[in-house]
Amino acid sequence: METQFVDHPLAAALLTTMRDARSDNPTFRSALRQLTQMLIYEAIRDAEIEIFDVQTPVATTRGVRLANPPLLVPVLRAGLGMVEQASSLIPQSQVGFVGMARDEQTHQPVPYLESLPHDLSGIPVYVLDPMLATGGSMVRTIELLVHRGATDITAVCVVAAPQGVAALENSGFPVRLVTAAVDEGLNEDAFIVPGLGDAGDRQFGPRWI
Ligand SMILES: O=P(O)(O)OC[C@H]1O[C@H](OP(=O)(O)OP(=O)(O)O)[C@H](O)[C@@H]1O
Ligand SMILES: O=c1cc[nH]c(=O)[nH]1
Ligand SMILES: [Mg+2]
Repeated sequence: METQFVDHPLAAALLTTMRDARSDNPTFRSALRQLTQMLIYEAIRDAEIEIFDVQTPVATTRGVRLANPPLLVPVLRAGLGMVEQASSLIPQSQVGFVGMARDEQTHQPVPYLESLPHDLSGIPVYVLDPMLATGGSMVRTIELLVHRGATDITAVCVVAAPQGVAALENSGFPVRLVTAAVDEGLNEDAFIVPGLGDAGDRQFGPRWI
């Protein structure tokens, strides 16, 4: 599986703000929004383009647009903090939603929302979720997408654990990963170490289900 690191001093500084336990909810959300811009910018670098003529005030020249605008899929809740920036960078994109809550005892993902187009064949899909820990939530989300015909899937994350990267690799699904960091591992609660804590809680407060 292809893994692309966004290795840039500005991305590292934003990730540091997100890791810092002293960052409050608005500070965390703002750093996530800005970092998402960098992740998406890199993730879309090799996207297919279409050439067309554009008329400047002076002459006709070569214009460029995305040949195949993607579907963005934030994984609720934490991925919600990434979707606004991603869709403003790619205004032609559409958005689908998946809701997934990890059971705190078993660490297994529990899907609670699936709002996606029926047919995803031929559509590049960008799954937005800041955390790839055990990988269970991402693999489950990708299963839903593949079931609808998706064959070109990019997982866009902020922090990944090696276990999550391995789970994506071993899934055999057509996915590549774009991330700002791969951390040391997981603790006994399956939290990423050093990580940044619970990315949903750090944006929105405690989860109620
Ligand atoms: O790789 P995994 O071990 O599956 O863990 C990662 C998942 O955990 C977090 O969501 P969480 O279940 O905490 O829900 P939330 O976004 O509502 O807080 C995170 O946003 C991922 O979806
Ligand atoms: O470290 C982790 C692991 C799962 N979910 C999170 O939000 N953080
Ligand atoms: Mg959470």
